[in-house]
Amino acid sequence: MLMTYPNPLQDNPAYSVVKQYFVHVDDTVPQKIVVHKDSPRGIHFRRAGPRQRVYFNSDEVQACIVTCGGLCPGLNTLIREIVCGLYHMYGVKNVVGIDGGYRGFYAKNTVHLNPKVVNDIHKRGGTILGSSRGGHNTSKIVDSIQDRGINQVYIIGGDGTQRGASEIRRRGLKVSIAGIPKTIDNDIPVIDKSFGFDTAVEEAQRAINAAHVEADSIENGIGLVKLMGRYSGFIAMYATLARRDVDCCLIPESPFYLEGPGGLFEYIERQLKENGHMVIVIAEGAGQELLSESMESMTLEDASGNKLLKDEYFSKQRKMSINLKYIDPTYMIRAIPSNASDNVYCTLLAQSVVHGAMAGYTGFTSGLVNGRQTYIPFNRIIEKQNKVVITDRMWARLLSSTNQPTFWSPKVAVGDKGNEEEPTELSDHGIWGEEAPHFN
Ligand SMILES: Nc1ncnc2c1ncn2[C@@H]1O[C@H](COP(=O)(O)OP(=O)(O)O)[C@@H](O)[C@H]1O
Ligand SMILES: O=P(O)(O)OC[C@H]1O[C@](O)(COP(=O)(O)O)[C@@H](O)[C@@H]1O
Ligand SMILES: [Mg+2]
Repeated sequence: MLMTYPNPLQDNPAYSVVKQYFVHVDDTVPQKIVVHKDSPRGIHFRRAGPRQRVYFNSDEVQACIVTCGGLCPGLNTLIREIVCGLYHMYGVKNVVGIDGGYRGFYAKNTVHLNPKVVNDIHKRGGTILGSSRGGHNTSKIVDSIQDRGINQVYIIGGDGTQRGASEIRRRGLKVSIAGIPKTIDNDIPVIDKSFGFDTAVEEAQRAINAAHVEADSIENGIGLVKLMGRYSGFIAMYATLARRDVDCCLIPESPFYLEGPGGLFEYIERQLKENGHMVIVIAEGAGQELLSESMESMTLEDASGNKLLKDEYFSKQRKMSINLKYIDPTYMIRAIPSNASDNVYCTLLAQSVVHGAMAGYTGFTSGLVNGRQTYIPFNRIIEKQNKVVITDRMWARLLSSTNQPTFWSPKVAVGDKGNEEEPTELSDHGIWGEEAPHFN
């Protein structure tokens, strides 16, 4: 039997006011909240939160934090809140940052982190630890974790990062490997939404506003805004829904075509004739197939959108001149600090992940499911990508708000609806050691 300790939070004056502060180890949160009364209750996740007994003696914790993949508003808030959570809730003083993503484990020195060092970082965009894409060497990371005596690893990153985390975890270290899912595109499954997404949608409003002002001030003005979303169009969809003055939103999930009846060009022509201007929001992955058809060879160029709106089509074929104002705010959006709501969200994510690691769990990410903080096993996060379902009500709301054509026949998409039932099951992440306290 491994040693456990009373949770030091029980003596913390700030939290002593809470009537039932500790979460029961068997509390779960259902993935599906709306179910038919006779159907199975589906997958459940462990509810996140402080446990009555913890696995680590605070003095023995040696924690590290790493940020990987593309930037996202909120990374610094998470770093701050993990450090402060460990320090103030559990009295953990040994926390280091890994410099420059996964490769920093073996290619760079670590950075010492304490509440003083991270005090103001949530007001800045980016990540104070730096990040990286591209491959890494798992064995070298595992060696580095062991050499440094690290026993808690906090990994903040997207699908690629969590796949890497899952590999590190499979090496069987006696270490808590805990993830926080990061994606500005909101394309990680299971969770309600990802941190930074709200901030991105809010910041996108400024670009759409500029596109509208520009388009409205000139004859046949088209304001075209490119937003992030290589495979999932959530930012474009929510930014469009929020603005109410976008005439067309194009996302990767919804195929469209340019010429002919019901096509994009016909819609643009009609809008310009009726209103004199229009605003289009395009997610960067939208219309990829059109680009590759129209180019001699497939290239990795961005779908910047203005290629699709070649002036010649309107001037030569339709005898109409258009004024295209193209705005690409993508990196400006990604580089800002998180807004108020994302800051609070990041705080909860960070505290949840700290409670989970202290309780001895491993191989999990913290995440919001149906409004509750949960622990989700890595495999649930990495097995698929979250996408806008164009047969759902949200996309219908968007179509109704922009009045754009659907560009597809309903028959094509009906088959998309996944309706498979999952039996009632507790979806559990791995355990820290064979004898971890909650699984005896
Ligand atoms: N399939 C994978 N398996 C293991 N590790 C991966 C995988 N994909 C990416 N990684 C690691 O995760 C890091 C970040 O991944 P990347 O895909 O660039 O960003 P994100 O985590 O935002 O998806 C990479 O630098 C790489 O070391
Ligand atoms: O230029 P980079 O760093 O490759 O990042 C751009 C890409 O990152 C993404 O935002 C996806 O990153 P996330 O992991 O945050 O979802 C894409 O939509 C975008 O094309
Ligand atoms: Mg990715």
